[in-house]
Amino acid sequence: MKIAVACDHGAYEYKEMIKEMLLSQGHEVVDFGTDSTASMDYPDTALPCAKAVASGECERGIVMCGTGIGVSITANKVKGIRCALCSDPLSARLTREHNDSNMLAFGQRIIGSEMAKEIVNVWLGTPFSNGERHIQRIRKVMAIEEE
Ligand SMILES: O=C(CO)[C@H](O)[C@H](O)[C@H](O)COP(=O)(O)O
Repeated sequence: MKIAVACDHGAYEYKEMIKEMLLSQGHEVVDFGTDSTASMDYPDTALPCAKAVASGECERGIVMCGTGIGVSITANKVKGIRCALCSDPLSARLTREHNDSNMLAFGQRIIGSEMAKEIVNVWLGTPFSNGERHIQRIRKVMAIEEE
């Protein structure tokens, strides 16, 4: 899978860790930065990352910051993005099954490194359920983008 990743300074270590895990699993990774722990503004990396997913350049996107909140807010501003902020594997599974989320967010200051890897693996490994009720709800969410 071709996966876009991005972070701010608050999650640089996790971005590097997740990137390494994804590469070791055979995924292709497009890294939108940031490239150090120097303070920066999360929209500067989360936005291009989300645009790469929305355009189809990347199939999925994973964004990280201190809490995961700033990057998820940013990603969800982009038309076509359904970015789920997850701190546990059950939410990661359900957001794939119910929301067909195409981006995942989490926070380095919130969850441990093993939990972060588990969440990514569950999220990547869970297909959309294709349930009619979920499709109907996703269509309603997407219709908001046309208002
Ligand atoms: O957007 C956030 C808060 O929801 C992220 O956690 C950022 O990483 C955080 O705001 C960065 O904070 P800092 O004090 O500038 O390191």
